Amino acid sequence: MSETLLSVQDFSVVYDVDPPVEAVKNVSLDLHRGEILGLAGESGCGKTTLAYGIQRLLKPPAVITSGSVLFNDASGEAIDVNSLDAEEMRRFRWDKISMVFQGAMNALNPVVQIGRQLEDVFEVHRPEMNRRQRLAEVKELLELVKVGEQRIRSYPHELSGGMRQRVMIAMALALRPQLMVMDEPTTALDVLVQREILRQISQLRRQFGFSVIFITHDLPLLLEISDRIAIMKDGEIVELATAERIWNDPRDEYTRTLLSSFPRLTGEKGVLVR
Ligand SMILES: Nc1ncnc2c1ncn2[C@@H]1O[C@H](COP(=O)(O)OP(=O)(O)OP(=O)(O)O)[C@@H](O)[C@H]1O
Repeated sequence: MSETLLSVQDFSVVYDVDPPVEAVKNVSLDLHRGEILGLAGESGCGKTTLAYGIQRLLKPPAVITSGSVLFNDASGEAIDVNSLDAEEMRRFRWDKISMVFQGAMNALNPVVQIGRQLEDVFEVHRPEMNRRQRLAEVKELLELVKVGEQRIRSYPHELSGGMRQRVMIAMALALRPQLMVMDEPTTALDVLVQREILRQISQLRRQFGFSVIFITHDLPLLLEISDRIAIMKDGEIVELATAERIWNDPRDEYTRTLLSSFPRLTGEKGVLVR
């Protein structure tokens, strides 16, 4: 099995507005199987556009102007993401890649029990499963993300923000994807809850072997959770290295500027959750 899960080559995205915005410029990167890759950079540098673009989730006026995305499936098949038709792409997105959006916890349906919402994922994407199998999976998922199966009949408003975000992570985990893309998944939560959830994500990816692309402008947080970090500036990746290297020996001028803009990095480094 290839050690590279996802290979992005020369990827560019332009927002076709007046004047056009070159949001992502000739980005190339390899994502290793099982790694957490942090994508850092200040607001507007193109993180979200890149992450959405490689899953072809962008809508007009966004135009992908160059690049290829190759997904080395666990089955051994190499999937050229650009060649998938709409239906294949829909399936690919659920089966191989899942996404946790910023503020996703507010995307839960307020009038449907969380267990039911998780069950729906299996009903739609695993129609061969019967009710008993679905319920067993849902309970296991709720245990895995430490919500607890006893909450299966809870409504979203009965849970804290952190718990709701864990439910969203359970949903993203449901079909056992090989890649999870997380866009500021914990930004709205308080620091302790955030840390607990990060610890959990790190542990789950060890258990299941999926890779994570973790997007945030919070570089200190990325230093704690990521194996490698890509620093983006104005649509380009200016530096990509292990978290240790970025922290101890940043080579790019902009990386140094970014590091120095976080006062909490100038003191003691937090406990690594990896
Ligand atoms: N629909 C759009 N139309 C025009 N320009 C856009 C559109 N969406 C994003 N952009 C521009 O593309 C650039 C990259 O935006 P993007 O949202 O990818 O950055 P980001 O790093 O994810 O920022 P943030 O951390 O604030 O989410 C920015 O200059 C932004 O203004």
